[in-house]
Amino acid sequence: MRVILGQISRLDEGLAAYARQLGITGVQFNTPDLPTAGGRWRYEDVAALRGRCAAMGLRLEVIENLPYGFYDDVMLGGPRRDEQLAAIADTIRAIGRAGVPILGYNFMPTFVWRTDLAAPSRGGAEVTAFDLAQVEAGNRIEVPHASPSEQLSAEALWANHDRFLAELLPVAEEAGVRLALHPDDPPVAAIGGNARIFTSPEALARADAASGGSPAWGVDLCLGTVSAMPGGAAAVERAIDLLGPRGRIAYVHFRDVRGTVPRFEEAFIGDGNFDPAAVMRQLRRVGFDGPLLDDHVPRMIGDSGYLQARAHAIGYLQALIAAAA
Ligand SMILES: O=C(O)C(=O)C[C@H](O)[C@H](O)CO
Repeated sequence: MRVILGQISRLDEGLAAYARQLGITGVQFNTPDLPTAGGRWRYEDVAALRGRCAAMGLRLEVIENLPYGFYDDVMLGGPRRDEQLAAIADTIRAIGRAGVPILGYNFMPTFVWRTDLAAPSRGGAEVTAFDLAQVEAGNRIEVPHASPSEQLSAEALWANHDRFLAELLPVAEEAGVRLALHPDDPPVAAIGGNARIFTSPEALARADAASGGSPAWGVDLCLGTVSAMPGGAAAVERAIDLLGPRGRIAYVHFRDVRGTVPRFEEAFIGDGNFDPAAVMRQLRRVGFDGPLLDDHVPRMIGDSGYLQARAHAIGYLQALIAAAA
């Protein structure tokens, strides 16, 4: 297991030096700023991104999230679905040819949702929070797209995800890319009448079954999202037990929350629902040996760029990995 620098969309020498000084050798980009002509990423652009990371001493280990406009009709079963599936296949081939091993994805038509971006946390730090009773007031996260006009049922979303896997897993297998599903955050049954389906450890196991055991599928195990599921720490333990022993965890978002749906708030590592040391030992026990990242961190005093909070989380995770060895 190794900690990588994550949730960046650009990398400059300063941030690369910060990562190297933290002893980090890998990075995860979330929706990298690449040309999107034709609803696809080109090999040349992905290869150039990987080359820029390598020139700064960092390995591009994960790209997480295609632009929403690349696959909205794939999620919704819209008229451009086939065209988008063909373009995503090209993008997966480009990612594989460029030597990037993992493409994270989510299947949330209404994306990540928060009702508060500055909830008070330990020592006056600020964290994001979700309260189902407040969703009518809108999403506080600036979502890179409009919510879908039509309301999608859970059955329809499952069927659309099955089609996504059926069409793209063979391409990913040939390209040497692993598609890694992020659970639905928040893990509630629906928001604004739109279903959310990857909301329990059993739902993630159902997606695994739908993958047919393909080596090109896995889970981006976001522990904070799973911890927000009913059961909290027990849901985290269950998800790792269901997915870990058969190697279905591709990488990990190692963060936590306080509380569970319908209302939770994000938290410093060690200040949330689960015991991070016990979870790291469980990941080791089930044989997970991949990258993990801190994902979301609180906003600490004077830390507008979150670098202090990320350094705290990264150091914490590195120590847990060493202790679990
Ligand atoms: O919601 C989370 O936990 C996330 O990590 C949000 C990220 O944007 C993730 O890529 C959603 O797929």
